Amino acid sequence: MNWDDTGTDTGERFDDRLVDAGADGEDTAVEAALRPKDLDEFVGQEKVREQLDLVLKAARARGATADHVLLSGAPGLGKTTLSMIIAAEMNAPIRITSGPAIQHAGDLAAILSSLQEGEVLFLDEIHRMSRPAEEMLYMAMEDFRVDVIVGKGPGATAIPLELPPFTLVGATTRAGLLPPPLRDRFGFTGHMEFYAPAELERVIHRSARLLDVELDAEGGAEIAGRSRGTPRIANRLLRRVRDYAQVKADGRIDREIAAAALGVYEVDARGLDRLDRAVLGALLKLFGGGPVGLSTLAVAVGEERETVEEVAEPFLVREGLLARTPRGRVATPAAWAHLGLVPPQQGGKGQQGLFGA
Ligand SMILES: Nc1ncnc2c1ncn2[C@@H]1O[C@H](COP(=O)(O)OP(=O)(O)OP(=O)(O)O)[C@@H](O)[C@H]1O
Repeated sequence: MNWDDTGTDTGERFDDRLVDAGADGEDTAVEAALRPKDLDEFVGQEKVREQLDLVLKAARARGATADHVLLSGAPGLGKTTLSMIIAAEMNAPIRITSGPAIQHAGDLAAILSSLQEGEVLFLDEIHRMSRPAEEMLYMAMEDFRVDVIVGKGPGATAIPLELPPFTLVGATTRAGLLPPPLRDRFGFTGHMEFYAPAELERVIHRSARLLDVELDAEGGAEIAGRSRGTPRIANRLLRRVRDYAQVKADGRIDREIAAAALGVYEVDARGLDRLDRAVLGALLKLFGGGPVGLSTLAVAVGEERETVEEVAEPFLVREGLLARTPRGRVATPAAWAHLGLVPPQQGGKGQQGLFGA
């Protein structure tokens, strides 16, 4: 069971979300073309950029391999892009892999032993690596050496293998999940923040130029405001708006076209999509704004607990529309305003908002 804005069961699922910050197949192909190639082109993240610039310049001046770098932050904020920039700035090749792809220490040994001197190894979702691989990584990061275990049981022997110096760039959405011994082995940790609307506008205008799309300032602002602080979402919305502009108009994007296009895709002025609004709508209309338990809320929107908790809530909390309290989920005054409803304590109209529609 699913609900639309008016609390009606639509029977649809909420997959394939346009505002999902994770990559999909289409993203990865277009993203390659839209990726900034150096630190100057990389928009925003001033602090991380400035610090990283120093780390890389100093390493270059010493003729040394750059220190290991840990990048933390939500999906789609530019961790992969930054790792590629690190490699480019160090004039080094890059190898890209991810924690879930390395389940055995042997997988990691095979990658490490084939690295060239100075190569950048980008390990996405580093917090999802297996324990034995993680322990092998400690020694590799610190001493550029691994012990390869040959054989099994009492006859097993450890053969030390020297590695060329390399730079590990680890990326994680949850730096807090990394065991301290791993975290401590990074020489530099950069935390990526969500982007301000003005920064997203710069990302969008840059992408529009690369995609050869005519976009005016107001159109850019309209898309930026719905992009949830995330460049990946901004680029995806731009592409959908471009489709609309081509089919319904003359290809040019202004505020009106951007708003109409994103209306078609049900991404509202604040970047909420149908799932977000369904969660918020249920909380307001069925439970008077809460507090209500997560499980009850999930049943009300016909979704898994995890989907509500991990997919919808983080953005609603970040936007100040929903609060997680010990007594349950509670809507904020901004949530009532956003859905155009009146809180029940403010008079009779609220009851209409609560149980009507
Ligand atoms: N600072 C930036 N300036 C311009 N474009 C950016 C910036 N950061 C990210 N992008 C664009 O956003 C898209 C997603 O970036 P990227 O793949 O680096 O994110 P990510 O943090 O690695 O995501 P994930 O963790 O999901 O892999 C790319 O198309 C990239 O071009």
